[in-house]
Amino acid sequence: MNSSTIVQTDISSTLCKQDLIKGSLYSALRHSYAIACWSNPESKNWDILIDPQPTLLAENKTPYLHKLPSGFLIAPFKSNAAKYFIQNKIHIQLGDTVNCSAQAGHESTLEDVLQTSRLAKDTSLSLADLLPEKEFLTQSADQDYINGVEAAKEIIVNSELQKVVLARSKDKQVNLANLETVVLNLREHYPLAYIGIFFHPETGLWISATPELLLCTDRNGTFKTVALAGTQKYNPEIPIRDVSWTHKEIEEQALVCRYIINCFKTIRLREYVEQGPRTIQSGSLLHLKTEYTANTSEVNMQELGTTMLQLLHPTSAVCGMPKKPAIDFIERHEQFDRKLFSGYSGPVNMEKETALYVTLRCAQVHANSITLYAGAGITADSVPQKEFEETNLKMNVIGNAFSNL
Ligand SMILES: C=C(O[C@H]1C=CC=C(C(=O)O)[C@@H]1O)C(=O)O
Repeated sequence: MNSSTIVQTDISSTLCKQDLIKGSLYSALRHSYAIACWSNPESKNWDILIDPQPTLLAENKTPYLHKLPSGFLIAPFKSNAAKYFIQNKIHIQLGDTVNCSAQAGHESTLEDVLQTSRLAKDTSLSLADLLPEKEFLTQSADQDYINGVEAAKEIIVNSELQKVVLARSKDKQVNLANLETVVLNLREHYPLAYIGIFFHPETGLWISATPELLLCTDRNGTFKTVALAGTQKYNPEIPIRDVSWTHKEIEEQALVCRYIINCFKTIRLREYVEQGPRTIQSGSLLHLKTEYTANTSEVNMQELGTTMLQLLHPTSAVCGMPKKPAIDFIERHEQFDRKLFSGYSGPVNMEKETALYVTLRCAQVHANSITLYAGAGITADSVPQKEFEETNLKMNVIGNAFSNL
């Protein structure tokens, strides 16, 4: 980080993860600063970025990843909607040691975060006081979703549409008193997921425990994306290698693979490695996953991340195939705005690495409630009631994290 001042190194003896997560969120929300706090898959470490003046990126353009400074990107489902960038102005790393840095001019903001974190155990510091209440609107009936699945199946049988991901949302009353514990428990229960909690004055506060990587590029120039789809409940009595999948689920995931391969074809990228599909576990759910990797130096495509971001989002795992009729169906049949759900978010150019995840298994957090979101891939073979139950299982990831404290 250029022109940064290392303000404090190894302060873990005085402040623990819980206090720093709560203190950072409280301090950022109190001042309407943007904040992102995340933990990568298979990691116990957390990173926190705070930016008092986050950048609004151009609405109709795909973010140019290579030109962005280091920070955290938030994009909604709608490709032409505003995207937000939280620059690395304050950085707190919660690992075996706790290190903090602030860019010149932001030292007092970091001081406020640390001071607030020291007070975090004080129960009067309530995040709920800093968030708006959400009015409880009449919730859409379960039957509305089932009718939507029936409508999708009919169109799939009678048109070029092969698959559409139909989503629903649901409000749930929660107590925010221990939000930092919710976040840390998600880390424990979903070791392979990316866990993120982020706030921007324009988007509000969101939490996600997603199993789906949209794309990443590492410091060695390796590009990676995945095709993740197909869902079933994990049964601890069946070893993962013995899990079987129905024709519908195999086809649903294969459509995501085909979508990614078509993106590679569009840019004439032939030298990629495909691994899978294999079954992966994400807490109480199982999915089918295929991984695609390419070496950007060998294929001489240093900007592959940006190019693929433009082509991939929204993938067939959250939208459908072909893309245009799937988007049209979603716009006509979903009775709510997806906002950040099934958009993407994640660190950009942090120590020369970028990792954007699809914002799934997520909720918007309000003062006393959360709005949960989930979708399911509908094909000609879908059973409407089963798809509805699948959205419930997906919503339970975040919903139960708040209930099971
Ligand atoms: C759309 C969601 O999941 C996607 C990712 C994995 C499996 C999916 C499925 O089986 O439908 C979805 O494509 C969601 O979690 O809301």
